[in-house]
Amino acid sequence: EKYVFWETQPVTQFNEGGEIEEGPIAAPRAVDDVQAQPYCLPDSFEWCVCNLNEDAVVQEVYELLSNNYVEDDDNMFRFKYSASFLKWCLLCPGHRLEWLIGVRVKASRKLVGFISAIPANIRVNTKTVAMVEINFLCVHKKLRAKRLAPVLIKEITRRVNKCDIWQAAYTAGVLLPKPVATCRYYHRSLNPRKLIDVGFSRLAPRMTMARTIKLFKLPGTTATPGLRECRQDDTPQLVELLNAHLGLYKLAPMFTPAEVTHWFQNIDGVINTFVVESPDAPGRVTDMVSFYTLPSSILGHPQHTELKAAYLYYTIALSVPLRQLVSDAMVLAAARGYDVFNALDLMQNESFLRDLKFGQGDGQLHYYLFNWRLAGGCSMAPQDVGLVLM
Ligand SMILES: CCCCCCCCCCCCCC(=O)CSCCNC(=O)CCNC(=O)[C@H](O)C(C)(C)COP(=O)(O)OP(=O)(O)OC[C@H]1O[C@@H](n2cnc3c(N)ncnc32)[C@H](O)[C@@H]1OP(=O)(O)O
Ligand SMILES: CCOC(=O)c1cnc2ccc(OC)cc2c1SCCC#N
Repeated sequence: EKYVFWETQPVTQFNEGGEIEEGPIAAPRAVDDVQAQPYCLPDSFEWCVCNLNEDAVVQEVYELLSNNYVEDDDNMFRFKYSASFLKWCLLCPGHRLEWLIGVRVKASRKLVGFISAIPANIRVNTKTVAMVEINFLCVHKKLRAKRLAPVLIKEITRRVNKCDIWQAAYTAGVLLPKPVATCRYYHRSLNPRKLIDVGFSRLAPRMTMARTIKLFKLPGTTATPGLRECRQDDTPQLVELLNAHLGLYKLAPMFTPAEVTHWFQNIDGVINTFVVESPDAPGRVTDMVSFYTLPSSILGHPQHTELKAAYLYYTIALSVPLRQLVSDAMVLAAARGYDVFNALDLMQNESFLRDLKFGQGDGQLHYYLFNWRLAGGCSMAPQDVGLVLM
């Protein structure tokens, strides 16, 4: 029996025809109709709020995820979000601590489960909806296949509904009812020797290691005049540029100034944002490129333990080609010792992937909306997606 839990949820099911009307799937409910009691956990477990303002708690969430979060299909890597990254990502403008939900073992207090929600205004085609973005769903490896995930999902839904929010956006590598879009990962080697050592990449036929290193070598300096680190006082221009640019896509966030300041700052090893302030027009920001840092544990390798990966975030290319902006971001990442630069094939990323020597990954990233039906029940193409979740 497939999707026993997901068939009970207000999500588009695989077997349903294409409803014409775009919008909520479940009948509207009042906050007071949402059950006040938390969902029941099995006896030996209890709910907790993970207050990431407390470093000890950040450490517990960091350790749970570092040891139990997402691995690739070949178990070569496991995501290893840093403690600083988790604080940046989850203590964002409008965050609610009660949306940072943990499950602990009553006896030992050990953190064995987690799920998070952060607020976001998401436009779907012509409608902007107050939603949450769900992320970091994790159950300890020793507690898998006990149907804990549906309980975590129902509990975060209850707490979000209690705040009069009825929609969510989330991504996953696994297929669930029912993707609104499916993107692919692309990888650009910055340190080919390491990627070959760990077995992710292989020497191409008739290519030596020396020749391969030369092939992926990047310039030592960036090419775009006026490229500089983003500053907080760039926020007003960035809000305009971002919201205008994201209007090109069918699924995209609407950023407030506070959100732009937060999401497009510089915290080394977490988030890096660069803008182009053209020398001909001092003070005017014309372009932007950003990437976030998400290391991974390299599983079971004698010599390498960690992969330093950069992930392309949002870009705005108005005065220079997107390819040049992304190339400069990779130059900066390579200079800072990153092993690989990753990008999804959403927005206009398809335009530079080949030229900049990205290779297609074998992973897919499905985009989902909770309690929102697309017109005609159809999905959108990757280039229609303007939403990047961490
Ligand atoms: C209005 C507000 C709404 C808010 C909520 C919106 C919805 C948010 C939804 C969440 C979005 C998260 C986004 C996100 O965090 C980014 S995707 C990353 C998810 N996390 C991981 O993959 C970490 C490693 N894996 C685990 O920790 C466990 O395997 C998890 C916890 C994934 C499942 O634990 P388990 O011990 O392996 O399994 P059971 O407890 O026995 O449960 C089995 C049921 O869980 C369904 N399942 C499996 N993986 C799923 C996934 N990634 N999303 C949703 N559902 C998932 C599965 O289809 C089955 O249901 P079915 O019987 O119907 O098939
Ligand atoms: C070298 C290219 O692969 C990755 O960067 C990487 C790293 N860690 C992971 C951990 C879990 C994982 O589970 C799907 C995948 C990876 C991947 S490939 C997909 C992410 C991207 N880009």
